[in-house]
Amino acid sequence: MSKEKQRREALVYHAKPQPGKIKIVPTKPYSTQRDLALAYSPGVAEPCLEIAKNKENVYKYTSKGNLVAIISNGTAVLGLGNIGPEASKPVMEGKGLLFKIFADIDGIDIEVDTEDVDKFIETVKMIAPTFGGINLEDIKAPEAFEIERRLKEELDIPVMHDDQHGTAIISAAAFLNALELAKKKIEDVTIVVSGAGAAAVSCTKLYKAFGARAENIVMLDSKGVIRKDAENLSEAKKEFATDRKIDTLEEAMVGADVFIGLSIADIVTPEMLLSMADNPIVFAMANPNPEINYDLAIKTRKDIIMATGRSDHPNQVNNVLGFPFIFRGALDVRATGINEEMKMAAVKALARLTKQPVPEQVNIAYGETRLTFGRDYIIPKPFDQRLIHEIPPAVAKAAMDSGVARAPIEDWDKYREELMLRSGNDNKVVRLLHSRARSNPKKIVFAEADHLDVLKAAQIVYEEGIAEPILLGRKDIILELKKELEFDADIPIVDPLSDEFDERHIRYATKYWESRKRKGTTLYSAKIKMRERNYFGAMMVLEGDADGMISGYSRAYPTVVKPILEVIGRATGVKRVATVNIMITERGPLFLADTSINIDPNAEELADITQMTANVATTFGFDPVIALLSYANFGSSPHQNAIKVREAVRILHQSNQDLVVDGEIQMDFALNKELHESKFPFSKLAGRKVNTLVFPNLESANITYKMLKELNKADSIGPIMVGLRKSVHIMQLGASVEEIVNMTAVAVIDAQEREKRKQAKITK
Ligand SMILES: NC(=O)C1=CN([C@@H]2O[C@H](COP(=O)(O)OP(=O)(O)OC[C@H]3O[C@@H](n4cnc5c(N)ncnc54)[C@H](OP(=O)(O)O)[C@@H]3O)[C@@H](O)[C@H]2O)C=CC1
Ligand SMILES: CC(=O)C(=O)O
Ligand SMILES: [Mg+2]
Repeated sequence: MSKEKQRREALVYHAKPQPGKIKIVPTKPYSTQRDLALAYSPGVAEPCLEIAKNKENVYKYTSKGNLVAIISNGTAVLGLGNIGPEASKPVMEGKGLLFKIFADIDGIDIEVDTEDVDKFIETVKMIAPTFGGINLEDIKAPEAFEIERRLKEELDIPVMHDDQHGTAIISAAAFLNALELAKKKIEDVTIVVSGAGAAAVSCTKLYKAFGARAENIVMLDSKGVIRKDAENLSEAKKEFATDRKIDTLEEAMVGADVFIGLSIADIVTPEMLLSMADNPIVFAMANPNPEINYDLAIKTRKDIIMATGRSDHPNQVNNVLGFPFIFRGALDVRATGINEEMKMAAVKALARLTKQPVPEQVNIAYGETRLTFGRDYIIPKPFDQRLIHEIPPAVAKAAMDSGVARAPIEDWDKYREELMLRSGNDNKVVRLLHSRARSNPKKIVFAEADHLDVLKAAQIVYEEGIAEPILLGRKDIILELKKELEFDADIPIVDPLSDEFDERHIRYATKYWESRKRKGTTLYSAKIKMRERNYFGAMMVLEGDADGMISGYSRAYPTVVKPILEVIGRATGVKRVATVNIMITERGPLFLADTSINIDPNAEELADITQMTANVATTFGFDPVIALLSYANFGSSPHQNAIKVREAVRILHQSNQDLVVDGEIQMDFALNKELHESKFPFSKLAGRKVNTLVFPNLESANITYKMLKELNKADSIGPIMVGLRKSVHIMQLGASVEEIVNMTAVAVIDAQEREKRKQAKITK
């Protein structure tokens, strides 16, 4: 994507549909007069009085314990410099978003309009009673050092300047791992640090704590190498001033083992890299642009171990890996501060985690086949679910061991389980879906490309590398809409009504007629049919001119299903097709079936649908835990509808003993783990979190998914068609651009899976 396009996209992202990235949502009921009397006057007086009696009760009755202030004065915003408090707000809101999605912490951004250290400290102290923790952000050095030191001394809640310690923790973990790969010892390596600000000083101090030697370090600020013979050095810079009689970065880099960049973009040249020692470790962490471009660095030195602060390259060394999890651990034991022991514990936990086998979901999320500890993987990825499981407990334990925890954890298993639940509601399925599609994009026909939303979706998938679209529809309209969308990429356009495609028309019509000539189709009617987009598009897929197709945006579902079934038909050995919807809910993703095709399946059909749904869940990286739903529980009703579901479960238990499936079961027992376990301890689902729901008939499935979608505002992916001979998927009438994009990713993944199976057969 061009820089200009990226700029525009970033601005639209922040402006629409409502300005900003954060909003506040109530956590208590508020619909009745009774609710309001509790939420506000008179009921609210009771917790006020309890807190007045004992301040600690504020943690019991308010959101303080999970609320972190992200405070900046805008004096060192990323590597953009002193751009002021208002201009820092998008970054602070961004940190709030990351606190929420990674660690379920409510982060509120506060921008303070002062560069005066005393006034800043006073302001933070005065608002501190509101918060469980204070994350100081993007405040320039040397003021940042004094601000943090004094606030830590004067407040009894965790205070951390993230640019100092978050960065130090993450980079130290990556550094220790990189040294291991380079087979070098921290005591021996020579280190060049570009930058002498908040981040650089704190990182270098931590490396010293891990054994780096002062005489091996050269630090530079905006004026060049910081030398002992310089005048007016700040205390922080004095600690790292060198005896060496050198002045420039170029001189410092000769023979160096390590470069740490926490300064500004593009100050390191390929020549400087070439002058470094063997297996150089280069962490160019300035944001948004590193001290040297990643690709240039990799091209320059094959033996480099390279990291940046950016998410678009391997080895993202960015404090996003730290602050959500460090604060989570500190808040959960109500620590009075974040001390050295807690930081060290976080470093070790991060370094250790990198060397553990990487879960498949992380590979899928990043479009990798097999991430393993090595030059391109020296630090975990931010979307690694294990971070929330591993880092906060390590931090919490260190807080307890070092005596700063006011609410020690007693049951670690329960704590870990709570941590897992905290990460359940983000939209990782969508992420998985897109990354997986991007790993091997396929040619997808957009059968209704002459509709603005469909074309917009095609543009997004093209630009994001999710698919190679083929635009099917009226050519003149598509060209006009493309202009409107500034979609100038050269993409194939196929107009079934145009003469250009006569050869294909005849070929497709003949093929279609051959397969249906004994079912009343004439060659003439076949030719007429090929002028219809769904017949033509489906034939493109059948004939291998495309890998998949999506349609259904502008017509009712049954009208689109008919041609698809006629042309594509069922896969070999499959008795019926069905559809699955993935609902992104607060409790995590739920796979629902059959939402669109089989009106009243019998027991055997229900068993088939269940098995196909389980396969879909597995494809997306989830272990299916399946409830077969009914209005009754395990034999409680003699009615044939309940018996049908019971029989389907029996068939499944017999045919696939590894499948985690049970029923018949009511919805509340299926979704409520505790309820389920207490009443039906014998069930295969007892003690497990159900993620797949198979309904007894189409009505119940379809009504449920639409209700979830509308009332809960749950995002839905699907309906995903299963059982067809090719990757063809039909959206619901009027699907949104986002839904079309997701469906395209589904079609791509489906095509990838088919290709894999085909190749596996050939190699057999
Ligand atoms: N990847 C990550 O997780 C993180 C990255 N960072 C990045 O680190 C950088 C610094 O942030 P922070 O420490 O908070 O900011 P500060 O303002 O505290 O420090 C900036 C430092 O960079 C120095 N500097 C400026 N120009 C040059 C130059 N040409 N050569 C060498 N040093 C130079 C300044 O020198 P002087 O002292 O003379 O003014 C100062 O010491 C930013 O780019 C930021 O995005 C920060 C935190 C986390
Ligand atoms: C990542 C970060 O905090 C910074 O660049 O300032
Ligand atoms: Mg920062």
